[in-house]
Amino acid sequence: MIARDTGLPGIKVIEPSCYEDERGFFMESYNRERWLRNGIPHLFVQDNHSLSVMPGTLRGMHYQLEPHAQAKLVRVVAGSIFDVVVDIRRGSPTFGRWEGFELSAGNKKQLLVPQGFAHGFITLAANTEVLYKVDAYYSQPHDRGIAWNDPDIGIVWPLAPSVLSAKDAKHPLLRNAEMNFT
Ligand SMILES: Cc1cn([C@H]2C[C@H](O)[C@@H](COP(=O)(O)OP(=O)(O)O[C@H]3O[C@H](C)C(=O)[C@H](O)[C@H]3O)O2)c(=O)[nH]c1=O
Repeated sequence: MIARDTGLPGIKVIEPSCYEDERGFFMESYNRERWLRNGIPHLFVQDNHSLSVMPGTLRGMHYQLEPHAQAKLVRVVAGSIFDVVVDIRRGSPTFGRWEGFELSAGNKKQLLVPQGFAHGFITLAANTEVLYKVDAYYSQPHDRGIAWNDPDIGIVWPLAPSVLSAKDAKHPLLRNAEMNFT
């Protein structure tokens, strides 16, 4: 298992050890002790699973307000995504900065998204399934989002979204968003 830091402090890319043989492969997709040793001490309390049928499905950019902010450990088990994080901690030197990563069933990469980041993705293949662990329970009253196409953030998506929920089509710009992260 390899865990690498990225250009955004706190964001990590994890590559689990994968054991291939003539049958296929086996990997430990999560091991608390090993992930803890690699800087991921989070106590995850909920597993999420989404299927996006169409390529170009964009889900994001989401976060939950304190005290229900979530760290996320994201991976793809079918298809492929361009996964994006935005630092939304007003006190952060990288406030408003974004970074994107390709996660796929093929590369088996995982992304750790700490609390204080907005998270979203666009699918690069049909029937893409995303699994992710979160360290705080879903709280609809604390669920928030920022616009996927906020010009002040300037996310460069690899393709235009073909599918977007009504909710994701009307999130505010970062400068108008409600946030309470320090
Ligand atoms: C997130 C969530 C949603 N729901 C219910 C609420 C809605 O009735 C339905 C769909 O929710 P939503 O449209 O918010 O799902 P996504 O657009 O995939 O949202 C996710 O997309 C991006 C990529 C994220 O990082 C977030 O974890 C999450 O917000 O599932 C639940 O019951 N529990 C949950 O934890």
